[in-house]
Amino acid sequence: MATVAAQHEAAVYARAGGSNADDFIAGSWQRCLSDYGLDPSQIELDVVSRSKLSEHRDELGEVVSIARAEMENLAAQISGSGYALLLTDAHGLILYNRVEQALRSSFRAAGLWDGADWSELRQGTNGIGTCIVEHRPVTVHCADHFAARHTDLSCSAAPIRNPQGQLLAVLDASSVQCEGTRAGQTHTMALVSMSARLIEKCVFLNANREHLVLRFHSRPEFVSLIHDGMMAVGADGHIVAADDSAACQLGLETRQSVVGLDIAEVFDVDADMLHERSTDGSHSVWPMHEVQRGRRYFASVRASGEAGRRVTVARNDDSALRVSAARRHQARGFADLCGNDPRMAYNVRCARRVVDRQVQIMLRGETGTGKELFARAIHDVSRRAASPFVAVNCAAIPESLIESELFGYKAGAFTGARREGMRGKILQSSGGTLFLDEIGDMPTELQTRLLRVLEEREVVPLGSETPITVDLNVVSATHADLKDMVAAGRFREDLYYRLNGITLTLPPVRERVDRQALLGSILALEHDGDVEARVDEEALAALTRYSWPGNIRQMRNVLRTALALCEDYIIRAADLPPEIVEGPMSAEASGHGDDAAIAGAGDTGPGPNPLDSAERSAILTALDDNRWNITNTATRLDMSRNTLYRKMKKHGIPLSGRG
Ligand SMILES: Nc1ncnc2c1ncn2[C@@H]1O[C@H](COP(=O)(O)OP(=O)(O)OP(=O)(O)O)[C@@H](O)[C@H]1O
Repeated sequence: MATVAAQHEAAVYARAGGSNADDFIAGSWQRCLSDYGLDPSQIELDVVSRSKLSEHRDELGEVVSIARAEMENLAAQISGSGYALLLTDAHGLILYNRVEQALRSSFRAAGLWDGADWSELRQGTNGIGTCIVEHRPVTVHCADHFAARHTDLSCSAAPIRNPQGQLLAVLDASSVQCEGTRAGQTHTMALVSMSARLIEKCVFLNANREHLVLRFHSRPEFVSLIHDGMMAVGADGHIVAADDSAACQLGLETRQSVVGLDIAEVFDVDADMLHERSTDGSHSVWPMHEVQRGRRYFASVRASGEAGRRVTVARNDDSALRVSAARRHQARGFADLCGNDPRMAYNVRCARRVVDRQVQIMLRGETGTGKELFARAIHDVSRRAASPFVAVNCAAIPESLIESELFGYKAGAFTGARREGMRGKILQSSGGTLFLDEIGDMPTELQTRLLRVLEEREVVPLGSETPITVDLNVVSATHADLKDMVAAGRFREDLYYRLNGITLTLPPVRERVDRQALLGSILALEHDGDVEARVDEEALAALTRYSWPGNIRQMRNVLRTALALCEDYIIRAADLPPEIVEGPMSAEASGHGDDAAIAGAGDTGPGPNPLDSAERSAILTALDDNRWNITNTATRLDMSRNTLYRKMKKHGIPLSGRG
């Protein structure tokens, strides 16, 4: 064994010395020797703790669940071949393995196991680590490995990239028995690369669920398959992201070269046409032409907000609400936020229309109605999505610190200041979105400074005299009536109008008609198990009729506790606090409209009066369609204004949905 290791070592030194650009293995050995100072006979395994491992998994979020699903498919194709499938993060840390039961101990002994660090820096030349450095699919076969201890392995790895082309993760197929030649691994490499591309496609679609996604290919039968080009297009027609296949189809060097262009500059289509196609329900493929050279392509378009929602909420015989396994994901984007509540749908529509048009959005709503999440969704659909979203809660920071938090300070600006100074939140958000929560709590003198920054687009950190240019976009939020505060002289009128291009009012949960969808969305956020989670009929009835004074935040806390308490991931009434099971019904749920009406005709049994529910829904939809104009809504519903007012009162609908 010692001789084999010594021979390997000698081979490493010889080949590394003569490395040329075509020999990526020699190039990697050279790095191992000169850059990382590694010794081929002294490589140790490096494994992180379980808690660190779960932090790394959390960082990749839904990419892990998408990849796991695809790894199951791939495992079925290569079963019995002796290969393990591994998913690592962008640094080479193994997050998840898919190994046949009988082979588990040999893979574990080889270090191909969850938590092990396979970066080139730690393990020398290897499939995973070298794929990360090369940023392309590679096979590292047997004696290609730098470390003598790894020369029994054969690894084929391919990168998984995000919609901007940056490395997110690596998919690898490894064997612990060295057989055949590197060329013999071509088949494995092809399968791994194909799976990595499929995962990238899903990641792209999910990351762009708020945008239209145009898929195209020069052959109609290839549209919506693995080799088609994908472009995400914002509501205003600008290209937000493109994948490598799109660049390749168009003969471009990089995918980034089309990002930011209007889709009409690339193809003979425009945003309106795409919207129309995306909603005509036919999902058809149609011809279009590239503008510059007139080349013909075939395309289809996916509507924004469609697909990508992997959480399924469904009624069935034995359970009222179910959330499929291992689908925890952060609620992001409008599709996750609004269910089918007409006032939320109105808010989403308005936000989509004004985003990127320099209209400042002010969100109103009781505490816990989801204002921050809504602000984040606005950011995520905007052209600023790739830049930071920075949230500042003016009520949570002591008054004396708001100024330095927001505007930053120069080194040594005041006693206790950090030596290196601090970039304030305004500068941190430059190019992205600054979310000012509880703006009503901002001290008056800072209101004046903020107004100046908004007007002049420059910020002067504390202790400095040099203004710094900022690209500022503010979304603000308040639970207070700022108009009253303006009238009382506690909020500057000019700042109020500067921030309030449009006010969107988020309804409290007790007035929302999509409570069941909301419960499903929260459950999906909170549930992290490998099995399906369910809420039974009785618990669901209690959860939907409760008046939720603490809104979504309270709902989330109750479900989190219930999930921890319940048996077999089934939430029953006994898992809920008594005030929810026995508590007073909300006005809506006590017979004036509720999700049950939306849940479908199959929904029988005790519950709200379906006629009342239908009437309330019809009124809300008509109000929404008529922008809450009472005269037009009454005309549309063929009733007098007085009758409409009376019915709105009866159903607990406020006079203005817009605040
Ligand atoms: N549609 C949703 N689905 C799941 N969870 C949600 C949804 N909307 C909000 N939440 C959750 O509810 C909680 C409260 O939301 P958020 O902080 O956005 O509310 P807020 O109105 O900004 O509250 P506050 O006024 O107290 O700052 C958060 O934990 C958030 O993740």
